[in-house]
Amino acid sequence: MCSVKIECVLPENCRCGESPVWEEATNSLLFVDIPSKKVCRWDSLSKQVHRVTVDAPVSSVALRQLGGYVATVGTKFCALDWEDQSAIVLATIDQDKKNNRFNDGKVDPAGRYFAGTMAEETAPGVLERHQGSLYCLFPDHHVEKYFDQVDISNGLDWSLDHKIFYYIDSLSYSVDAFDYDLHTGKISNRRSVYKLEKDEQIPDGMCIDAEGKLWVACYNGGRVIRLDPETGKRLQTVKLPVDKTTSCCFGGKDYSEMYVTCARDGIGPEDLLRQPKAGGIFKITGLGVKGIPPYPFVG
Ligand SMILES: O=C(O)[C@H](O)[C@@H](O)[C@H](O)[C@H](O)CO
Ligand SMILES: [Zn+2]
Repeated sequence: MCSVKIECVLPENCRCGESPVWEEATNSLLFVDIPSKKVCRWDSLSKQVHRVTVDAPVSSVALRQLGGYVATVGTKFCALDWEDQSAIVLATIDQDKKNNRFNDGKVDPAGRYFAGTMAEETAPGVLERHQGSLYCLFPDHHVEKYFDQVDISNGLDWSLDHKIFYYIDSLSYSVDAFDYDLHTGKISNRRSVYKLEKDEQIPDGMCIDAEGKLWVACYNGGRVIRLDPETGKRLQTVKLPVDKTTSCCFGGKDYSEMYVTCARDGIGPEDLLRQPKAGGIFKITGLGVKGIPPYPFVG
């Protein structure tokens, strides 16, 4: 048995931390704070954080093969230049839905950037239903819409053989799978692979490990859970000292550590005394399983 250790490595007080991504080249963790409109990069060696502020809520960030990053900012797919702190718009979506913004996003194994939208919340979990869609930004910068009627677009990752796309619409309390065609980026045959139990609360961000099992951050559940998508069984629960765990990724040496983001917004003053590290970045070690490197956007 390995002993699991949980540590807050950065007391960032994120209002809504999300989209953790490990950048091996700089030994850094990238993440966003959505309502603060910030993309952050924490250097795990120097422990320094660099923050770039953009002009709208930023909901996901990903590596870019050309250098710099790509991010979903408001209703735009953008390219981020870290040195001059500029954001260039690559594509705009949901132009008919003024109250929408992007939410979680991730790059597929062929270098396409998948990201979904949602209506802006008036409070955590409170929003106009069915306003979101799932989109994909292709390397040539054209965008395709895959489906609509989404409440809170989240999750997302791909199976190790690239034949399955895993996805979460948070308010469905389900982790879903689609058949995936890596050559075209097309998805089909949606089904549920896991339904959350009541105390697991709301499924949010997700990542796959090197054994093909899924890790899901449970918003309000204060935990990450490890699922076997083939049997539909939960294999492990790791509880954190904060309730609003939002997303997770593997990083560190050989991707042997897990990083977890969380939110501070929506926690009352009394609860904050119980979870003073809410909004921090957490590192979990001793899981005994590794992750895989993130895919860069190739456009
Ligand atoms: O980051 C997200 O996925 C949403 O933007 C957040 O607002 C929360 O996770 C949501 O409130 C959970 O219900
Ligand atoms: Zn999320």
